[in-house]
Amino acid sequence: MSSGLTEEQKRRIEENRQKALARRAERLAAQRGGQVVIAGPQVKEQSPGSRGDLKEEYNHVRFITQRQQNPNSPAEQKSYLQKDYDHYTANQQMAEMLMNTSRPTEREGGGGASQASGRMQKLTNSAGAGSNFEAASYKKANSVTKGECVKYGEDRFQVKIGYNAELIALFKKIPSKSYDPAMKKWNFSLEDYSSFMEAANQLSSVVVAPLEGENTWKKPSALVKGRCMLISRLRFEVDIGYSSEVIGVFKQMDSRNYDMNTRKWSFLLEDYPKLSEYLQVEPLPEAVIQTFAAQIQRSTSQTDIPDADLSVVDSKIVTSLMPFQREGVNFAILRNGRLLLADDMGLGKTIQAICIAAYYRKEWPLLVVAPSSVRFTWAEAFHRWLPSLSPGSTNVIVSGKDNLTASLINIVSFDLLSKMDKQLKSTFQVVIIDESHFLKNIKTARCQAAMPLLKAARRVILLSGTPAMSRPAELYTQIAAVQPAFFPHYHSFGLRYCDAKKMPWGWDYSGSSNLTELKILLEEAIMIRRLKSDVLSQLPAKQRKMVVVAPEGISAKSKAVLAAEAKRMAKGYGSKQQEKEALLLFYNRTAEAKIHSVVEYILELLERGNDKFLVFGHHKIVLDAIVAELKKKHVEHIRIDGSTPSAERQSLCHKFQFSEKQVVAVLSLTAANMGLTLSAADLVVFAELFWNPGVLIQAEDRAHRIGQTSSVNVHYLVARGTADDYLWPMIQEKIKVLGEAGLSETNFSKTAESTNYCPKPDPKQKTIYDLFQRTFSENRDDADEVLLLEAADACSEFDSGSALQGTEGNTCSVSPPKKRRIEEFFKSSISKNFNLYL
Ligand SMILES: Nc1ncnc2c1ncn2[C@@H]1O[C@H](COP(=O)(O)OP(=O)(O)OP(=O)(O)O)[C@@H](O)[C@H]1O
Repeated sequence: MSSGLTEEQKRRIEENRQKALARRAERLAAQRGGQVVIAGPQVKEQSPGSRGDLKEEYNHVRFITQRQQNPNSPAEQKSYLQKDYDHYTANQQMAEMLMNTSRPTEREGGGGASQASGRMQKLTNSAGAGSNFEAASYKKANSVTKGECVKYGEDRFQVKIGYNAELIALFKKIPSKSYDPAMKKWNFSLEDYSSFMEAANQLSSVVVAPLEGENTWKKPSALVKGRCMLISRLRFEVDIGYSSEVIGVFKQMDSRNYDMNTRKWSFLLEDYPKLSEYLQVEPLPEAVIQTFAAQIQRSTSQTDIPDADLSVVDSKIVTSLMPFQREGVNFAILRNGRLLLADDMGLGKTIQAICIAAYYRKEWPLLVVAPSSVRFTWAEAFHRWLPSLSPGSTNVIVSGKDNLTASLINIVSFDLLSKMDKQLKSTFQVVIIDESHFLKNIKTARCQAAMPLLKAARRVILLSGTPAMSRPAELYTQIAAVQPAFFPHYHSFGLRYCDAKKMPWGWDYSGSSNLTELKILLEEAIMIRRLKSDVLSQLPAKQRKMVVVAPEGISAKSKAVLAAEAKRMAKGYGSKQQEKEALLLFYNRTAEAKIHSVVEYILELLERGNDKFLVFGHHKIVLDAIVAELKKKHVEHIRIDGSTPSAERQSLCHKFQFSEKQVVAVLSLTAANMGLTLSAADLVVFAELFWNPGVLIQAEDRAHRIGQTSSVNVHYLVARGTADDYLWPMIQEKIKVLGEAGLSETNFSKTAESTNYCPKPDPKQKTIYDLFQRTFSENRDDADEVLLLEAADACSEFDSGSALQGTEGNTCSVSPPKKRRIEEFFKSSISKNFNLYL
């Protein structure tokens, strides 16, 4: 019966019907996208009817897109392909969820059908697009049938495979098909081999290995852009535009894996040579290929780090290493002494570096480059951990005129290094760079001075808890120092990992890209990094460190004043009151002398990215100087001292605890050492010492208290030639006594690098030490202690140390009652018989 419609009308109606169906399929897919989740059980929850509808609708979509293409026009074919893909994008998530989790069937099927040539297209249109889509849509993950092509006679081939409906449908479309009833197998002419393989590659539920000796891989007909990236120690990923030919090849790789979330294919590294030859994509960088050569060549790669034989190193340091520190040393030795040791702050990078360097002792002299504030701490640490060193074996460079190779161990600051260009011609085989991120800017003088040294050295031990603070570009120099051959040119590193962009003014390397690969590369070949949380069980609750600040930080005038005070004290005083006054004055002068070094150290801590820390000081001038510097640098801070009203303290603590920004808490040792919770910090810095260790420990406990989840690092800043020379050993002695009596778990002697700090037993110093002992350590009761603290407070309120000599001429004044109390204290304390108080 005729419908009475013209052919053109029928065609339009059919076209509109198909379009409507396609839209409906899209709508449905979008609606159901939220309901259906990857594997079988959820799919089963749908009614059979709804499944059928969906299948049908998908088929219609595919059918339309296939019919619309004009195979004679390559341009149109391309735009059609794109349309086809775009059209599917809305449904993609849904479709992929419905399909085998590791196969991008929809993209393969749709695109493949439109890209294939004549004979091939016929096959995919019928088998690849229609029936396979239905079947695959409801397959469970892993239900892939595997088989292989084998020769059948001279000019035919056969497919050895189990039953698979999709494949049978495909077989039936092959023009040269023939069924061998004896073998119960289909066979085909070799003429149909490539079109069969191409069609079979598009089936989601089938993997067919090619004929032996037949290379079915041809380079993709069009250039497909993409790049290879490392995604683990064993696998790489190919990020590539869609191409059915490429996908066909991917599916032949045994190690293939398709990630449904990222929609990317990945393979074992051993497949890299084969795939990289075939694909015209950005390859893995040479550094990655070198580093993972074992995995690429399928030879076994080392996963466990072997225990190094440390019998050549002083047993003291070897036996002191914590297990994770020993691992760090092993890592370094496995990498021939070239590494970036990037452990979190306070995990003992110094002890590890010394042990690694000592392993290569035959290659010394050793050069240590460190921030100026910690040069002397390094010298102390060497003598502490390597008792076999003779006393003169460390040479701390203090001026550009010093000899850089004068001793076995030479320690220089970054800035002095850059001023010693003439001497830099002599090379060192073993170099330690402390805080190696100081070299992050290739243009700086310090970096330009250090890099040639590092490239020439056999062993390079870089130490930094924060190797890069904001972008991968900051890592370049450190990587180049450890492995100069990895990225000989900054630009190639920038392109790969810094998302380098060409700008009108030049290249911008401030971005980041391929960070997973960078991380794996660093961990495999360059860096070892442990966070405190990783090794917390091995750490003590508190890690104390004595930092010997640089003497240049103390002006010549201050040194002279301190020396004069020390001389006066050594001569002895007439009365006990005069002795005490002299000591408090000495203590006061020490504060003045240290200010510069203290501020420098705090700025270095900030530069290293320490977000929150506490700084304790006693004297007002010290606290003022720190706060002034923080203000200048626009660093958020709180200050709690004796003048802070009680009502305000809580809100200041709250600000410190909960602010997300970098905040420094500047605290008075005597006015803020109790009752405050500042556990958001895990670093406590003592700008000044105090004779009463109880005060120090209470101050430490502002951070080390309930709420603290980390090990607390404590840095005591001490300066030679000052009251610290006497206070430090005195504090240790007191703590030792308490520890022996079971009254304190704290043992400063064991936890801080102090062995060489104690003043030499010369008679003059002995007298002063005794004086300190008598004044600050002798028996006294609580009330006396409070008065002594008040006296010290009073001293701190003056810009010069004459608090007890009257207020005239001083900018700050002590209230008359307080002054009276202090004076009374000095008079009365002489005759008292003190009790032990700590
Ligand atoms: N195995 C150990 N035995 C005893 N003390 C140790 C050990 N490891 C580290 N320490 C002590 O812990 C403190 C912190 O160590 P160190 O200064 O080396 O840490 P770091 O990682 O270099 O920290 P930063 O990044 O702040 O420089 C030091 O006082 C050090 O002596």
